[in-house]
Amino acid sequence: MLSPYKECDFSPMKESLKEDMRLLTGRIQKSIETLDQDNYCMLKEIEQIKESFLSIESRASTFYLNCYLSPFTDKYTELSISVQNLSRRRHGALIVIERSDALEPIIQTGIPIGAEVTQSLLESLFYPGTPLHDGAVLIRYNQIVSAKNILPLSHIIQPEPKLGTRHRAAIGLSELSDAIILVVSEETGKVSFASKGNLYPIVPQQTASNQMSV
Ligand SMILES: Nc1ncnc2c1ncn2[C@@H]1O[C@H](COP(=O)(O)OP(=O)(O)OP(=O)(O)O)[C@@H](O)[C@H]1O
Repeated sequence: MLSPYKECDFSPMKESLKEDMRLLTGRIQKSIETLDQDNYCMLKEIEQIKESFLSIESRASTFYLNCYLSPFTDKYTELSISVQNLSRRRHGALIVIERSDALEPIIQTGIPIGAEVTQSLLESLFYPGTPLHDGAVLIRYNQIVSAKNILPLSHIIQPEPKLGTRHRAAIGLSELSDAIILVVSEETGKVSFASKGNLYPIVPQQTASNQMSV
């Protein structure tokens, strides 16, 4: 397998983020200057600044995730649409994408599946109450290898908010391997991914293609 870092050229995205951050800095500076004006209400401005931050975060996380995954699977689109749908329905999910490190020695293997990754199969596997919905789905290249896998939990104490076991399992596997683990929270619908012991939010953005994006 190729290294994802060789595949991705981060510089155009970084340039574009720098430009957006400069614009945002200018905007915040202007807001500070107008703050002392009588009768000036900043609420609208704060809302717009928050939206700009979210847009920057959203674009960056989509870019990184795509870079990390695309050398190892052609199914980024299927994965992204599935997690958005699971998120909207508040169906909890844990999806492991294997990269260079073999995962079977690290995880407790569940039920073999051996089918091509499709949006409908992924969403069905996490349908609440169905026999395979608990645990993690393992994806290798373009195949769903297995479901109901048990991942090692992270024992590192995370700063608040306290994380439940689904999120700790995602972080735990990412501490021991180079896998990328997508998590959909059943409680909040929030989507995140774990990589190298960190959990990163994926901020949804309404796009025409309905793809996962920051
Ligand atoms: N070690 C593990 N390996 C794989 N899946 C796990 C593991 N631990 C928990 N899970 C999954 O997470 C579910 C429980 O999630 P829990 O509510 O404890 O965590 P959470 O991080 O708060 O997630 P959510 O935000 O979805 O509620 C279990 O039913 C199971 O499907």
